Amino acid sequence: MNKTFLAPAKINLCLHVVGKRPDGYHELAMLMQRVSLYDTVRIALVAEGGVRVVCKGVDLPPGGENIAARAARRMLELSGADCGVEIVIDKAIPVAAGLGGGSSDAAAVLMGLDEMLSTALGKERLMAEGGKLGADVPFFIFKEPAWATGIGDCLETVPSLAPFWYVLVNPGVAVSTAWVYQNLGLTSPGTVARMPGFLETTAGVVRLLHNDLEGVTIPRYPVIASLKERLLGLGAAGALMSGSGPTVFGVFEGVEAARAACEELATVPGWRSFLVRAL
Ligand SMILES: C[C@](O)(CO)[C@H](O)COP(=O)(O)OP(=O)(O)OC[C@H]1O[C@@H](n2ccc(N)nc2=O)[C@H](O)[C@@H]1O
Ligand SMILES: Nc1ncnc2c1ncn2[C@@H]1O[C@H](COP(=O)(O)OP(=O)(O)OP(=O)(O)O)[C@@H](O)[C@H]1O
Repeated sequence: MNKTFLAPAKINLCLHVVGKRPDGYHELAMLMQRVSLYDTVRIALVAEGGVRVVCKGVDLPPGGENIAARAARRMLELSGADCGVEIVIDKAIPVAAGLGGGSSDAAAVLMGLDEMLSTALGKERLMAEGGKLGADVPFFIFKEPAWATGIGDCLETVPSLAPFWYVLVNPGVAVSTAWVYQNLGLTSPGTVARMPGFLETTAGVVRLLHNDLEGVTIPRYPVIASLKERLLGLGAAGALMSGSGPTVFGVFEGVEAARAACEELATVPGWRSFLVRAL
């Protein structure tokens, strides 16, 4: 049996660091949204035991295990199934980009194998299993725009978030999330941000745009500040770095201006741009 699943990217419309736990993880308050840029994850159940993953379209740095393989191994364990799993991932989401690509692949494998192996674990349990693989994974199983607290794994639905167009621009450098958090000096206890209201209008969302991690990533990669400037110059109502970076998104009300900006930024050597819609 084999099936294909789409694994979308995410952006963080705001990311406030509100504390640090004894284990080194940071407590956050974030607004997260999935967007229409997808990895394609093909999963096959095969007779030969074990898990094999092939990633097409990108060279993942050697040494680390693919997070999708860890997800599959866990599902085999939980199901007790007497088979193996082969996964082929077509990467469209830039890697180590602040777009949650690996986490989304892992979530797709958890949900996909839950269906294919008939484990019927349910959303809550799958989110809990996802949280053991990475802080962003539960969000991709939650599948709705979310107000995320805890380490990013306590999720509440955000009502009435307008479906904007976004232009994502990636400057072609890879940023390590662990490095960013390690270099975040928490000088004072963060203020506990609350779920924002007024999300139906562009102005409301633009007012919200804020990412505490920019303070670490931008000084190391100043190109991110240029990306923001370029997006604003091309008509974005607001622009922000997503997650730990370096990808920047611009918020657009109309698709025409967004498409024009996306095409213009794609001409810059080394940059990749994507016109996406909020999911
Ligand atoms: C930047 C974001 O993408 C925003 O959505 C997430 O906070 C990162 O989520 P993620 O990549 O799934 O994170 P994990 O794979 O669990 O952890 C990567 C590294 O980031 C750090 N980390 C992650 C999440 C968090 N709330 N605090 C942290 O300090 C951890 O030290 C870890 O070494
Ligand atoms: N399936 C995968 N796709 C992408 N990266 C993977 C995958 N499996 C393991 N990795 C490793 O995970 C690291 C982070 O990749 P990813 O693309 O998920 O980062 P990110 O978008 O910055 O994530 P986040 O926004 O959650 O911090 C990469 O350096 C890569 O080596």
